Amino acid sequence: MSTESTPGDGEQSTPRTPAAGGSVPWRRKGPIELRRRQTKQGTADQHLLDTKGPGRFVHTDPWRVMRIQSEFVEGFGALAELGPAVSVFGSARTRPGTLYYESAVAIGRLLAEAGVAVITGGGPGSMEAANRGAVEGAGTSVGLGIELPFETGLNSWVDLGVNFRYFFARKTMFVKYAHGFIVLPGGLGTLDELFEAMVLVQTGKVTQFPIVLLGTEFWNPLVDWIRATLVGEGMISASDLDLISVVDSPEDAVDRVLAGLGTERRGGMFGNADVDEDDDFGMVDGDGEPEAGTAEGA
Ligand SMILES: C/C(=C\CNc1ncnc2c1ncn2[C@@H]1O[C@H](COP(=O)(O)O)[C@@H](O)[C@H]1O)CO
Repeated sequence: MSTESTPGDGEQSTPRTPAAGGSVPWRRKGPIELRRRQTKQGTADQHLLDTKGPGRFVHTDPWRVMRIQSEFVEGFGALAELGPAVSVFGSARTRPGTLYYESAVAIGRLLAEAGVAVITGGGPGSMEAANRGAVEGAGTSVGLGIELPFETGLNSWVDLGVNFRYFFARKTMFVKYAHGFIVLPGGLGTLDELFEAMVLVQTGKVTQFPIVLLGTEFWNPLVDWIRATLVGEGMISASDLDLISVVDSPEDAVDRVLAGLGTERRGGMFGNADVDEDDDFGMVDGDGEPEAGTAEGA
């Protein structure tokens, strides 16, 4: 994968000086701005995963563990008091005015109105749309950003943002702090997040975790393939298909995810007026310890 980006790609903009030329490889990382050959240093994930051989481990990987650890500590610290939340996934490429983008806005707003925080990947497209809906619904809008070679930064509708270098640390947060997933149409990133959640539920690492897909036309061919091939060839059980439901409207998506949590969209357990300060939302035992089998206790 290329580590290059060019000004004008929709990246963070920077003035083009005559000396910089028209279109040169370009990156910005905090106060540091890099051009041409300097951009080729790659991301932290690349350094960890892309380098083979023993030299890397002996000299630098032990130190990288400290950085990875700090991502978990900072993520846990930032999100610990979030309350009920749903993670919303979907394509980074959808545009305002399209069905999927506007559906994500509606989902974000409905969740916010139900008193449920919205967690996204903090990027553009359907992530931005869900964050936007959460803000419009006067709710909590969370973005878990990821350092990418083609960095886009957190979208402007994120109110609580955490930036990660490592995908695996970030993915832990999506599950640990959400009570369910809503998945809009998307590409590889969205499929990765969907299948990770399905495996965690299938293997009992998380319980009571509704996964709702929006868009029957988009998702049904995949569900049909899963039924025909994965169930058909005995790779999964027929009951594993019960892990997901597919709907067509934002209202149904939110109703379904909240129903899976034992609540309702309006006036339910998570509605602002009805929040019971002592309610642990099924996440801890009476002794305050994480319940076995929940994301907390996994
Ligand atoms: C591709 C573009 C920007 C990428 N920026 C992203 N920022 C944050 N999170 C991202 C980004 N790209 C993918 N993700 C994660 O994967 C899911 C979407 O990926 P998909 O392949 O588009 O389905 C999303 O839920 C994120 O968690 C500029 O166009």
